[in-house]
Amino acid sequence: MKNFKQILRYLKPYTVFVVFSVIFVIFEVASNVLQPKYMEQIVDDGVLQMDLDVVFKAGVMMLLVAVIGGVCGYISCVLSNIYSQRFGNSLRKTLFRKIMSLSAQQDDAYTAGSLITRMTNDTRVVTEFSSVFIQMAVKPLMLFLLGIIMVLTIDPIYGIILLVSLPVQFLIIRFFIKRSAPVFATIQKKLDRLNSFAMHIVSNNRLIKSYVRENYEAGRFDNQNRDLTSTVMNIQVFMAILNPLVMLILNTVVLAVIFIGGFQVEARMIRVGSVMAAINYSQQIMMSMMTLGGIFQYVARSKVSAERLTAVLNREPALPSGKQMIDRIDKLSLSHVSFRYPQNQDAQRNVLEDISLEVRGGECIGILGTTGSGKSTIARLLIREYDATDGQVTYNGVDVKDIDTKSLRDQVSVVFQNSDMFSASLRENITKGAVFSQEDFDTAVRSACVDEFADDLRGGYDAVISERGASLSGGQKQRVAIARALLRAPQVLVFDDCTSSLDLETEAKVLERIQTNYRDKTRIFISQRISTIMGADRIILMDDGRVVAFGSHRELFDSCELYRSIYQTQNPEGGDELE
Ligand SMILES: Nc1ncnc2c1ncn2[C@@H]1O[C@H](COP(=O)(O)OP(=O)(O)OP(=O)(O)O)[C@@H](O)[C@H]1O
Repeated sequence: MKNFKQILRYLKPYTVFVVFSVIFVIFEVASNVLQPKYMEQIVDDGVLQMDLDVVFKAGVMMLLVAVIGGVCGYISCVLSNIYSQRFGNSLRKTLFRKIMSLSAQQDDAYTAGSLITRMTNDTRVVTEFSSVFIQMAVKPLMLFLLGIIMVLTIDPIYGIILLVSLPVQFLIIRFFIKRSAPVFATIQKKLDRLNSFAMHIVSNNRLIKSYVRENYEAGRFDNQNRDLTSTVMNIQVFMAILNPLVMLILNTVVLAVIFIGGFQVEARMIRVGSVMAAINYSQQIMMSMMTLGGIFQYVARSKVSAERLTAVLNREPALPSGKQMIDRIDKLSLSHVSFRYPQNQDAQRNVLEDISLEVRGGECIGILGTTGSGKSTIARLLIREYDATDGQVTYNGVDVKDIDTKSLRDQVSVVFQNSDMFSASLRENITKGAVFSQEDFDTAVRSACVDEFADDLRGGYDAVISERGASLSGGQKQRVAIARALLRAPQVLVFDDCTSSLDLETEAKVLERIQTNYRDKTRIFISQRISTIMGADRIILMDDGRVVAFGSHRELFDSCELYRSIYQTQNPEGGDELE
């Protein structure tokens, strides 16, 4: 219930709409309750007394009240739709911002499919609940209570019939709700799983096709889809029994009222119109109870959704941003940094072990190491995607945890090996978020050699890049990502294996241009290829999460056996000598 209350707080700004929606529904209920009374009058004082004047006047009044009730019902519905849509809008917006604010570490805890299901399906469920609440809870509750009062005013004997039938109806509805509530939670989970799976398949469509796994994946999808469908169907089949059961009780009640009413009419204890009114009110009462039962289904479903929404909304940022702003970086350092990924806390070894490193502003550093040695992890710690498990990452001597995250990422850019593209034009893909002049733009695209292929695209820089950069080659995507980072002109540029898909000639050109055009920036090149990093002022050689050696290309070649052997492997011709 706590989760429910928290979600309903987003409804607060629309209280006026809620209040007016309730007021109009009160008028609608009043109209519904008055109508059997007019009917009673028409039958008893009009038809039975052969007084057409009464029939006409009461008929007109009945019609008028029905029209007013209908209009009020309509306005109430419109108002509840307005507030529920606005409520849904604000909930989705807040959730989206929250998801955006989660760190990489927290992202790992939820699949993309699960987050999307929460943002779409779960918000829809609670939004719908807020909209139907008045129609399915407030209105039937009032009809129920007023109906009972009206029946009792006609003749308390009918109260006895309700006294027997209502608890039976209540117990049946409760039984159905109790059985169905856990199934709704299961359905939500299965939907989550199916969404995640579908997203995974759609985004890896090419890979699946290239390995001719379409049928296999379609089979897996079918299994999950069938599982979801059968769960939904089973519960619907089960719930379908509820309606006829309630109708059975309802008709029994009507029969009982007719039966007792018949005797009373014969004994001249009551008039026919009153019996008809009692039948009407009994139907109203029973139907209201049924509708109230329906709202409990909504409550059960919304409770599950509210829990799933608050689970994300209440996630405090695992890495709360610091406050200190930075606009210059004169020194960055890692001091005795060890790290293991949060989801691998029980792993035997750290991914990084006791790394210490100091880089001055404007320096060029190369990080060389075998695959899985922890090079990219260093890059991730530099932009604070994760916090070091032990030790400290500092900029200008300030702990990265104390620095404003946005300001940090404005000053430190990492280009990863597989950079994602936006579904936008080539120009937008490069300029995203940057403040730049035409000269900056030209320098960035020339340095990254984007200009070499941009003109060949249909539309040039205005050519639209398809989703995830599917219309570009791997090397082209890497060049766009490099240009994007260069244009933002941060103080520290980290190139994490992002020239791996370029041919050697283009790579050499890109490296040389970056070294020339961005020499005032701190540059960190990460690679497994010596050719990429050997122009750096200093090179760190990593193996198995540790720094094995540190020095210039010349120093490492002369003093480090491992470095020399990597060099010789990558330069089989003339590898014994340093070029
Ligand atoms: N998000 C993650 N969660 C858990 N473990 C991870 C994660 N990312 C990387 N690892 C593990 O951390 C270790 C170091 O990975 P990292 O990507 O830093 O290596 P790398 O030196 O950059 O490798 P490569 O040159 O192949 O890119 C690897 O054993 C990898 O399996």
